[in-house]
Amino acid sequence: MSMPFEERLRAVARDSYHDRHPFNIRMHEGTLTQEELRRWIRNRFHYQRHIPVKDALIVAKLRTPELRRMWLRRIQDHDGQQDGEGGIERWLRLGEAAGLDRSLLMDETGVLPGVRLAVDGYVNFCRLRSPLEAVAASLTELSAPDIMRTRIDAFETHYGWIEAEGLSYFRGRQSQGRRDSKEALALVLDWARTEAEQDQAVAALTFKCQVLWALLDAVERGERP
Ligand SMILES: O=C(O)c1cc(C(=O)O)c2c(n1)C(=O)C(=O)c1cc(C(=O)O)[nH]c1-2
Repeated sequence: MSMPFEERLRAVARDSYHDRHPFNIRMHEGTLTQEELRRWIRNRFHYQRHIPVKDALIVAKLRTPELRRMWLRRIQDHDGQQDGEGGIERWLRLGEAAGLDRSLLMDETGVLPGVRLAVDGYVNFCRLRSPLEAVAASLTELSAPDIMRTRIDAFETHYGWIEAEGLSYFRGRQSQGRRDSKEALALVLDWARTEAEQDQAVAALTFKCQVLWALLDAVERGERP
């Protein structure tokens, strides 16, 4: 008998997640150089700043006030309600805690080519595909709270040169990621009724895992023209 739909989604989010990428394995075991960790923080900022952009594209596809209200909260989590708040601001502070000026992170010209393509790929996927596929792609967040915990431990243990308050983004994402993935999973289970729809949702989540993987491939190589 084939695996039930929810288990298929959970298996992809577990087995294809970027916690298994060699760069993350090295991050977690504490062997990244300062230059490598700074390269990751700087390039991952490009992903972070596009999360609310792709979420706005998803909001535009939702047909009821309840659904839009639910999804709008994600944009607020990242952008804050005012200056000085929100996930993007916290990531800028992570950069500062690691010795990177925020103007360096804000400057998109420094982004590695493969990182730019991976992030564009994700934003365009959410722009072009069905609401089911766009929401299913967010289900990598089923695994995100675990990687946040691992990362906080690794930073505290191995990368003491990064000031502790810089980790507040990761701390906040643990509960946000749990809530977001629970909400998104309920929508996907409700919307994907036919076998074809379920296959589309699994393929969307697989694609998203590949986005995160490709982003780290580019950061690991670190080469640019
Ligand atoms: O640092 C990470 O490993 C990681 C992974 C993911 C993810 O699994 O997609 C997200 C985040 N962080 C994150 O911070 C975040 O806000 C986020 C939003 C989404 C999404 O697809 O909607 N994924 C993630």
